[in-house]
Amino acid sequence: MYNLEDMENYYKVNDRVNGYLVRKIIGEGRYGIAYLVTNDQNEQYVLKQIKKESNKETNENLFYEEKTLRSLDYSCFPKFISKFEDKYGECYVLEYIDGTVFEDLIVEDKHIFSKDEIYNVGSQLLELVEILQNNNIVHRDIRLPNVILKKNKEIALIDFGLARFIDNDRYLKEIDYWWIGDFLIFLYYSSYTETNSEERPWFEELELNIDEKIFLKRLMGIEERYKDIKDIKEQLEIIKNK
Ligand SMILES: Nc1ncnc2c1ncn2[C@@H]1O[C@H](COP(=O)(O)OP(=O)(O)OP(=O)(O)O)[C@@H](O)[C@H]1O
Repeated sequence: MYNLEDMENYYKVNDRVNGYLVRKIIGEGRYGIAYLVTNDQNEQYVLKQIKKESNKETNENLFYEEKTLRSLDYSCFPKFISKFEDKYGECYVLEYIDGTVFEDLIVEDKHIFSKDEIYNVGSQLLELVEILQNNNIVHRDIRLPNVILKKNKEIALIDFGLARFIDNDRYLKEIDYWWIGDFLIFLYYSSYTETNSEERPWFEELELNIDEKIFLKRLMGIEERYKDIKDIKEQLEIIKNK
């Protein structure tokens, strides 16, 4: 949290910042604050106001968020629009992606994902990760608050703070397969009701057919890991068509 001195550096609704009009605060991260803003054409953007005293790790994350997003030009990732200095520090402007994050779909809307919906989300996540891999990027944070369901039902991935360029020593592409598995398990849990107080692992609690169980276990690295994304996509197609 911020102390009172920092509070004075917040923007307020209706403030003008570098030609943008502040509409609302949409989040607070380690780096600072995110606002929804509009330009003169009433187009929406996300403005990230970076705390002055951010630490080394945060600075590294911001550096890679800018570098990776600037190298991508797809509707499923926010575009990095610009960066400027204001009187308090640095600000980043990103394309705003209109929709609902999966965390809100589950926690607020209490949406129960059907198997077909889960397969569809899985396919789309694989497509996004494939695009990232083709651009030599691993996201490393594919979680419910970082994936947006747009109105047209397409999904988009945000928050590239932990994204890095793939490097076989440190930043392996395979970690995103684990994240996809973890993400899908959360979607399966949306229809789960606890029947017994004894704790069991997800592969026993969830109603999964044998193919789904092996698929998720392989994504999670509990059984032999997939070699590449093509294998994963093929396996998901088999599950879908059964
Ligand atoms: N491009 C975007 N389009 C729409 N909403 C976004 C976009 N980027 C971020 N948001 C929303 O803004 C809020 C802040 O997001 P952001 O990723 O900047 O920080 P965070 O994830 O809360 O922080 P941290 O990265 O430190 O964990 C979140 O609610 C997120 O859903």
